[in-house]
Amino acid sequence: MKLQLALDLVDIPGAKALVKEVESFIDIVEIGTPVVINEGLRAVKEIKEAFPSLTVLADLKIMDAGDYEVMKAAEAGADIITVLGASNDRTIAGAVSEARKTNRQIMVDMINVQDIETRAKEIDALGVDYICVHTGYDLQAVGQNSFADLQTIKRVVKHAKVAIAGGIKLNTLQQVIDAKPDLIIVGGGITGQEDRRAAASGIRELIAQG
Ligand SMILES: O=C([C@H](O)CO)[C@H](O)[C@H](O)COP(=O)(O)O
Repeated sequence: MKLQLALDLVDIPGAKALVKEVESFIDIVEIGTPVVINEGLRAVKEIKEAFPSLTVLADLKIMDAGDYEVMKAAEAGADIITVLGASNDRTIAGAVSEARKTNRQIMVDMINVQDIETRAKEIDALGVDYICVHTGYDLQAVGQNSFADLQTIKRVVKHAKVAIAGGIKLNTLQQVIDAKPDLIIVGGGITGQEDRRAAASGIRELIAQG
């Protein structure tokens, strides 16, 4: 089980400082959608250059032009790029095919997909690397989470790795771990804590205990 740190509400210097603090506890660093909106793919490039041994995920949430946008993210140094599950199969297939050219990986974000079971089966057949259930900020704000959706994709996804994101904190982590995803994505559960190193270390320890 791997741990991905999501960086959403920082600029490039802030991202570098944060990664430096928790680097030893994480496997993947995510350059979040708000960071890409504010800073562009330069944020991906600078983090990859500063932390070459970390896997860098560009959370582009691609909805169209999958091949072109994956190509640009790969040029910036992204190892994994996100595409939306709500996008057309052609977009996802184009993203996968482009990623294969440069040995990159595609994560499909199932945010706001209504029929998770049907769509996850379709997407799994397209050869993506990860399928991620995700409750975004707007639905976290009204108390939703993706714990039940994680059980669903664990049951139906046969090829891709499965991941979960959205509001995961130390006190809700155990029920996520119990479902045995391949990857757990944590943003505010680390970045929003007073002692970020302690939060990352605690999360890593719990994951290691399984
Ligand atoms: O993808 C995300 C969100 O849509 C904002 O871009 C976050 O990275 C993801 O939700 C993880 O962050 P937390 O919910 O703060 O754990």
